Amino acid sequence: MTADRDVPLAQPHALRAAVLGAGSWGTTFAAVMADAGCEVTIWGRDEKVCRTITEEHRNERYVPGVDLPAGITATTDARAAVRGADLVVIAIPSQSARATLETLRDVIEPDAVAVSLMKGVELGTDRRMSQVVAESLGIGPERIAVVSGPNLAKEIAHRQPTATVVASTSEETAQLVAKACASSYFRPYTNPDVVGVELCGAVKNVIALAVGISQGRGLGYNTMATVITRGLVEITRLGLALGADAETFPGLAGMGDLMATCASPDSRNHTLGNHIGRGMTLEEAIAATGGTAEGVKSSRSVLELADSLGVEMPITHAVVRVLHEGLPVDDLAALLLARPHKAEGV
Ligand SMILES: NC(=O)C1=CN([C@@H]2O[C@H](COP(=O)(O)OP(=O)(O)OC[C@H]3O[C@@H](n4cnc5c(N)ncnc54)[C@H](O)[C@@H]3O)[C@@H](O)[C@H]2O)C=CC1
Ligand SMILES: O=C(CO)COP(=O)(O)O
Repeated sequence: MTADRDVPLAQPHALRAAVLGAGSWGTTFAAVMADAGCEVTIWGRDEKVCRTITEEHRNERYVPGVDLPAGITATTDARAAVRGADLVVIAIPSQSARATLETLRDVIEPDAVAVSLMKGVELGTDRRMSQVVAESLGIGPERIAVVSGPNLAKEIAHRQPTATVVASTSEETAQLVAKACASSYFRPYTNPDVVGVELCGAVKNVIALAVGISQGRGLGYNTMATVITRGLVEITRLGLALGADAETFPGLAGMGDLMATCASPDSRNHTLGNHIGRGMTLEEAIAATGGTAEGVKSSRSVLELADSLGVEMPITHAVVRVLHEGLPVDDLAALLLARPHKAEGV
């Protein structure tokens, strides 16, 4: 039995955390950890963003209208942020993780834990983010945790309640990270199934693109429910082929995140899909959406991973064809529905 486990609310801890990424989720998760009692330093690339986080406790560019906890500081010096940190939290776009982390390999503390907040699969290697973290920082899986769940940054920045999953092969590491982010509005559950939790986070973005495209085309709730439900089936199929635990998929990181991302107009993946459905080109849709819509690139790496394992992922395939191979959006539904008859199920 390895489904999401309950974690008691933590007492404040004086853990030191470095958060890599001053974007919407990095800044918001930094606030979550500060509210849970951690000392938090954010690394960002933009001098002005870092200065306003430290001096004005605001990040108007990525989390507008939110007062951040006063103790959070930010720096453009990633090595200084990581030195001495108990937790190194990574919240940058998946495709830039390897290059960024390789430069920090020699400064991460020998017993520090790395925490991936990223929801993507690396192009070219088809690696999950915890694998990229292990390879680029040169650390073992027992020092890595993944945080994934129905966690739209904008809602959490306003301290709206939600839950999440902290996955690690080490229960001790999962508990440490869970305690470092537990608060009255943010409820972590632990789960040893790193593969399943990570795949759920990456592939739900691709499914949200499909839902967005359908909605942009004017299709309704039956279509949305069909894409979400069959999307979960294909996520599960890929996960099981990679050795994930079947119980992860109906949990918070699976169905939970799929629902949040596919339903919310704040989701960048959903929004970008919607723009495509309304007739924008991919370049126009990326520009109109802003922020990181991981599913655009990860759709290709997820499909490659599935193909290498002989796993069928028709929705992911259709998204790749529309975004990257010029398939007209009007042909998407037909591509999905004109498949040969099969029984329902995984
Ligand atoms: N925003 C959200 O609600 C959530 C996001 N995530 C995941 O967190 C990760 C980060 O997403 P967001 O913070 O939302 O993105 P964002 O677009 O808001 O911010 C991205 C940050 O990464 C930096 N960045 C961009 N390119 C970079 C590069 N080449 N090298 C180093 N840094 C770079 C940017 O300067 C910015 O600080 C993604 O994997 C996303 O899927 C996960 C859960 C919730
Ligand atoms: O992962 C998320 C919610 O859990 C955020 O989704 P988007 O990246 O599509 O905004």
